[in-house]
Amino acid sequence: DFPPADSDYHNYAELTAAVDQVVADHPSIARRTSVGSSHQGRDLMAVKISDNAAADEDEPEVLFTHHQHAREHLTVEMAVYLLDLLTDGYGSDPRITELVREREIWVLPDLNPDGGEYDIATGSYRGWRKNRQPTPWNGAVGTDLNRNWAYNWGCCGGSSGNPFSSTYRGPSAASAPEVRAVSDFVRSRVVGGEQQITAAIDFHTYGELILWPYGYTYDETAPGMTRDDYDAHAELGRLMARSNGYTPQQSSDLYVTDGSINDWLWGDQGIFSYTFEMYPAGSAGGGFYPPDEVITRETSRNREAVLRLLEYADCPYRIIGEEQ
Ligand SMILES: NS(=O)(=O)N[C@@H](CCC(=O)O)C(=O)O
Ligand SMILES: [Ca+2]
Ligand SMILES: [Ca+2]
Ligand SMILES: [Zn+2]
Repeated sequence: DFPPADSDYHNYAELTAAVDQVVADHPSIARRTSVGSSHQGRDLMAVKISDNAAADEDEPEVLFTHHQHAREHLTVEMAVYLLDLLTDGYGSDPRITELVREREIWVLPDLNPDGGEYDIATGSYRGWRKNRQPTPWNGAVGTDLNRNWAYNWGCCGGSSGNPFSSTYRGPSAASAPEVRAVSDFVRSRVVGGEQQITAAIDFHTYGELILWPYGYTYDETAPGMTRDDYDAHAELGRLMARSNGYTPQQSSDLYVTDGSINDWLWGDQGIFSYTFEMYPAGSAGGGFYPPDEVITRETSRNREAVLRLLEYADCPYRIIGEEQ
């Protein structure tokens, strides 16, 4: 479990209980489903928030994913915050009520439960990043989930082929069961030939950044990314950054990555996608392990950014005045 000083962080059992409590408290607008299992068999939860949540209504869908990287525990708290914000706000906050009515919101609070539990298993942090899938023949453990997505996988020096590396891309694209499960879920949201999810945020720590694709190239435009696509991503990213004080930039401005969720969501599924690197900006704030005293401040810091993404989700191009 977490060190006693950080007991406000949710371990996997506590997260599961928190999810079940939200659903129990708000049965008409929140539903818990599963997108599959982790390598070690933990449930990969998906919480749907919308009016008439049991029905698939013709409303823009928005995806929030959390905890691809094991040591980035603040992102799980971000998911818990979002679940509370959207359910408690329904019926009390007019803006949130309208968004819950007019959108179908998917919160996947923990994409790497095995890695997260491993990181805290001894009661002190291990600095773990990857999942817990072994490479059988050499004893190495772990695939970096955010290098395993099936878009330009391993194309461009933005990941490692060394199973012992912290950015090991895995033996093949979507070889990690967690990536496979979430990819299959996203593909399942194609209804009548149209992807119902229009926008997404994948939460990480740390750096206080808002990143948009592509990560595999330094070029702003590339196959599948027109000038309008790029400008819409950038303008919406900048709009969100004005609300939380993060630095907005193309993913590759940080460093080149290949096989990232961002590139797959946009490149393969046409979903406007962002990575949020949460608090702190630099290692002075505790790096990957900020004290639990910052949880409330640093999760609520993203309230406005999330609401802005939800508002533009019916037509993200509106941010640049394009109808498309
Ligand atoms: N959260 S993190 O690992 O420090 N940074 C992310 C950045 C993601 C990206 O550039 O798309 C990563 O390297 O996967
Ligand atoms: Ca609905
Ligand atoms: Ca729908
Ligand atoms: Zn990360």
